[in-house]
Amino acid sequence: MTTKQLVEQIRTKKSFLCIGLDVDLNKIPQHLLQTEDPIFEFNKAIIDATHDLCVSYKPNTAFYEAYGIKGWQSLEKTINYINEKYPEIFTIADAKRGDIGNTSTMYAKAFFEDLAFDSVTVAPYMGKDSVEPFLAFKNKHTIMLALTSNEGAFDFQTKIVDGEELYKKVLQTSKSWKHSENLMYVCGATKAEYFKEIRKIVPNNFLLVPGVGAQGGSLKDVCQFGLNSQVGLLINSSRGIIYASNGEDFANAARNEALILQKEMEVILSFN
Ligand SMILES: O=C(O)c1cc(=O)[nH]c(=O)n1[C@@H]1O[C@H](COP(=O)(O)O)[C@@H](O)[C@H]1O
Repeated sequence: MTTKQLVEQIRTKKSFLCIGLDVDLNKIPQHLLQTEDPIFEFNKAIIDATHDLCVSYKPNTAFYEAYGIKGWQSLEKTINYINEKYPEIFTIADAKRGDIGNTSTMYAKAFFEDLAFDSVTVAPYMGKDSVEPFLAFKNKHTIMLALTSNEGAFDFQTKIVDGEELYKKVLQTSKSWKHSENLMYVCGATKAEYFKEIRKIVPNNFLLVPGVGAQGGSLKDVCQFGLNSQVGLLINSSRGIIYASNGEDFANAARNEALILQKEMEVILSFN
């Protein structure tokens, strides 16, 4: 999917919501456990109930890998279902990969070709030659960790390196990489006070912003400096939406939570 198509979808749906499909068998409604593929059945119901309110789904692969080959098959069925039934949706494989070049190419093939995701998350720690293999894929997007939502972000990301905070160096340096136009960045909603500085370095790129909902980040605070002329934000919430209820009404309850965020976004977009 091109960035232009993503922006068009955001404008049409009046939403820049990304719903995280982080499926934990201990948290989903018990009646689904009797089905052949509880993870897929759960995702299918959530997707059918929310696809008009969000522009993106982000399965975190950990929640599938934890269930072995069956989990991987559920992930494959989920991405195929979205691509076939709702092809306008921007899909994110949250896998946080990155390795030496030839290995990164294989990771990229896994998520862009075998599983036809639009994007994948990567870690910047191994540098340019670990990320460029992902960037080489046309109309695919590589979402690199910049300033993460967790407490441990302060262990390294805000430390001063060569006179500036490391996350700023990551943002600045990555702009010189081949096909850097295919880069998006992860910036946590719990770090809203940093968005002004982030936007000075990357005014045009999309930012994937997790941390709204269960982690306590504020949509409004992020939007104050995070928005750009193309909207430029994908706000993710996972647990806050998909586990709104663990009863028979779970899909409807998820829809209600998604609707609350979408309505807030509609108001914000009406001023931008
Ligand atoms: O890359 C991510 O998506 C990510 C980066 C980050 O800094 N913080 C973060 O929470 N995430 C992911 O975003 C999702 C957040 O889930 P909730 O806290 O349940 O909304 C999880 O899949 C996390 O792994």
